[in-house]
Amino acid sequence: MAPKAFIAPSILSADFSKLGKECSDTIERGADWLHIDIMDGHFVPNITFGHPVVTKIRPHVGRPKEANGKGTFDCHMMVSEPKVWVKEFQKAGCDLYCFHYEAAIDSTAAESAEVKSDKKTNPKEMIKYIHDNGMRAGIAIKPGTDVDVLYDIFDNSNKEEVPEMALVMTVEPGFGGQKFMAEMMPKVQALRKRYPELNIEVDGGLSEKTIDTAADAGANVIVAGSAVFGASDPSQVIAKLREAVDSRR
Ligand SMILES: O=C(CO)[C@@H](O)[C@H](O)COP(=O)(O)O
Repeated sequence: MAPKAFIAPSILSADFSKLGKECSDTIERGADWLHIDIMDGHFVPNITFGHPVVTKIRPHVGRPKEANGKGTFDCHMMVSEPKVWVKEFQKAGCDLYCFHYEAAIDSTAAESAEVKSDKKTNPKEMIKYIHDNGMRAGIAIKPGTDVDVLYDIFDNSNKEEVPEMALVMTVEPGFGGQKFMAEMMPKVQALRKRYPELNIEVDGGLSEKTIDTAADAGANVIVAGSAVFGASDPSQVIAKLREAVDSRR
């Protein structure tokens, strides 16, 4: 059976002037996780915030009691050097560190005394490094990246190098409020067929209008920014997103 729904509102669409309260309210309104978009202005043409802000919002949301539990901080690292930030995000309270495949294969991580990274990283090394630092790992692919690059990563028999989640971007990363790309659904279908129990996240343009398409394809981790934070009744939107996924199990 496909895994249950996890609804992860993207705080990119929250009111940043009262971010702590926005986070705690969203969990109280029924969200499972918070999706925290980290953008460096290099991997994507936008900047959000870094680990100091995550540190500040962590006390507003209780730590999850189990893996994937309520209050999970799902940090989506839209950054060119994902390895550099692993330790800082773990200290800040991140539970699930999701990096981009495209960044891990290109990255020339800056040498730093703390990270002692090689100049180049790669997805398997990144995943192990995230696990070694006490977090679960996710791997994200942009719309232009073929899904089959992930097979080698998820088929690996060395569990330390296998991530706990795949994120299929359904918009070009960088901004909230974009149109859902239904043409990404074959990627989700292919992943669900091959990995029935995998947490498969979709991100970008998810709403009450597009959730059926994503749920039919097999997505179970649903990121929604503007649809939740722009709603007059966010609880109702969260409940509808959940129902769409769980009714297909
Ligand atoms: O990662 C991103 C954008 O790069 C997303 O998490 C967006 O923040 C989703 O926003 P909506 O499309 O749901 O408004």
